[in-house]
Amino acid sequence: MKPIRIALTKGRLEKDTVEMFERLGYDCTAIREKGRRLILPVAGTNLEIVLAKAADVATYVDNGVCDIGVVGKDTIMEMGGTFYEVADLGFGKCRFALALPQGVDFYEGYHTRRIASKYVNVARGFFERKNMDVSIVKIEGSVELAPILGLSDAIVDIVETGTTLRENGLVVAEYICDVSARLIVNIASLKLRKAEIEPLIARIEDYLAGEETE
Ligand SMILES: Nc1ncnc2c1ncn2[C@@H]1O[C@H](COP(=O)(O)OP(=O)(O)OP(=O)(O)O)[C@@H](O)[C@H]1O
Ligand SMILES: O=P(O)(O)OC[C@H]1O[C@H](OP(=O)(O)OP(=O)(O)O)[C@H](O)[C@@H]1O
Repeated sequence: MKPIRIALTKGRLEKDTVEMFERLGYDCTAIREKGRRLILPVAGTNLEIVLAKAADVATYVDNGVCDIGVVGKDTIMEMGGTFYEVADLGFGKCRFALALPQGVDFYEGYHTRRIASKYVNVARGFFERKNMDVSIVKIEGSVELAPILGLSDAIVDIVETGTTLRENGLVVAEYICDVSARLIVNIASLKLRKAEIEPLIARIEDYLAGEETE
């Protein structure tokens, strides 16, 4: 029988995701000792872990080459995609915010604001809801640089501790929404492999409910 493929986001979410699967009772030795391997078995199960970048996790689950994924709500909001979002996993917590140099009033004056972001769709949606015409410029990382260097008036980015903003002279003008890791499931997989996937989701939900009452 074809394994159930679970795509995990490499990087910041990886440690918490592996810890969650270990607490669920899965043997994650292969993932912990992965070296440069990107597809790892979970011993004693029919599960296979795929390690991918956030946006690719969403793409693989959307296309059905992975059945399940763990990915940030930020990526889901930015990329869209057609899959079920079945659980908030409670880790990878941060927020989307509009931020700008300290002492600047974002709303003063009438010029079209320039916004830098890695999340151009999230930024566009935020300003559309405000009926504000802005110009958005895509930046790939260290977005905080853009207003400092004079490329933009403000940024839309993830804020967790606020350290990156603070150490670069920026402040939050407005929080946009909360972000955390989500469990996503391919629509066809949930239908076709219901007997295998539903118990796994139930196990994760029980674990999350237990965590809440701890
Ligand atoms: N500061 C943060 N605090 C908490 N969660 C974060 C933070 N930054 C990112 N995340 C979450 O972790 C996910 C993965 O982020 P990570 O920085 O590892 O990869 P990335 O955003 O693809 O960037 P990179 O190009 O550096 O790999 C993000 O999509 C988001 O959900
Ligand atoms: O509020 P903080 O705790 O400081 O975290 C926020 C920072 O974390 C993320 O960056 P990341 O480290 O992923 O690097 P990037 O800017 O290259 O995406 C985000 O883009 C912020 O820069």
